[in-house]
Amino acid sequence: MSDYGSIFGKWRAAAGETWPAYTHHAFVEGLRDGSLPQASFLHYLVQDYIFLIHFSRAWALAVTKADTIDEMRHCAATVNALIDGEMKLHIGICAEAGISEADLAKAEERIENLAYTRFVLDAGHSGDFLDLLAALAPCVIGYGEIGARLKEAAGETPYQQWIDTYASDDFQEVCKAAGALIDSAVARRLGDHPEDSPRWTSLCDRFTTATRLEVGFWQMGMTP
Ligand SMILES: Cc1ncc(C[n+]2csc(CCO)c2C)c(N)n1
Repeated sequence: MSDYGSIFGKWRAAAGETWPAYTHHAFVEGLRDGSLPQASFLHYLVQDYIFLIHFSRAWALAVTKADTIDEMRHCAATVNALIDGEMKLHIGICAEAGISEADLAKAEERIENLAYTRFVLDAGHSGDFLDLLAALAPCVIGYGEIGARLKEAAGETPYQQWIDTYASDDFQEVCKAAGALIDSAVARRLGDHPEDSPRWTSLCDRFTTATRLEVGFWQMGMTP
């Protein structure tokens, strides 16, 4: 069982080498030791601002796919946290670098960004709540793992504010709550032995594909 729930731990194991390719990507190591060029970081942040708009839409879609009030409450709160919390980090850091909110709004979306966000939205449109959660999980919990590791291992880096955001107690709680949501949503729909369900392989595949798309997103960040 991982810190972020039992189903997440199984999906992560099923992703094999794709998972560390995401959480230990060269972009992440550049954040950790400060060697990432600022141009790459700002380019990533501008793209991530667009990414978060589509992720807010995906969590809003999850509200409509939920089965219980508790599930709805979790997803609706995530929409709010994204729009009023995480996106402000991006707006704040970009403003310091002379990139205005108007600049963010008119930035051109890169195809790696388009592929990832529309894959997640399609998981929700063509599938059910579990399909959507499997596609969303690498994003939320992956950044939790990265933040927790970088907090311990970071050198002198200009990217400390980014690391602090994802290493914070508040964000770690968000990740644990997402893990608990996944565990209860899976148990409710697939019972106590979800690995025996005919749906298990396709849920693992959705998780692994979203993880591959996270790798692609870091790679995009390194080529402004
Ligand atoms: C490419 C990319 N992947 C993951 C995150 C992190 N993230 C995105 S939405 C969210 C909260 C709820 O889903 C979190 C933590 C990001 N910013 N950019």
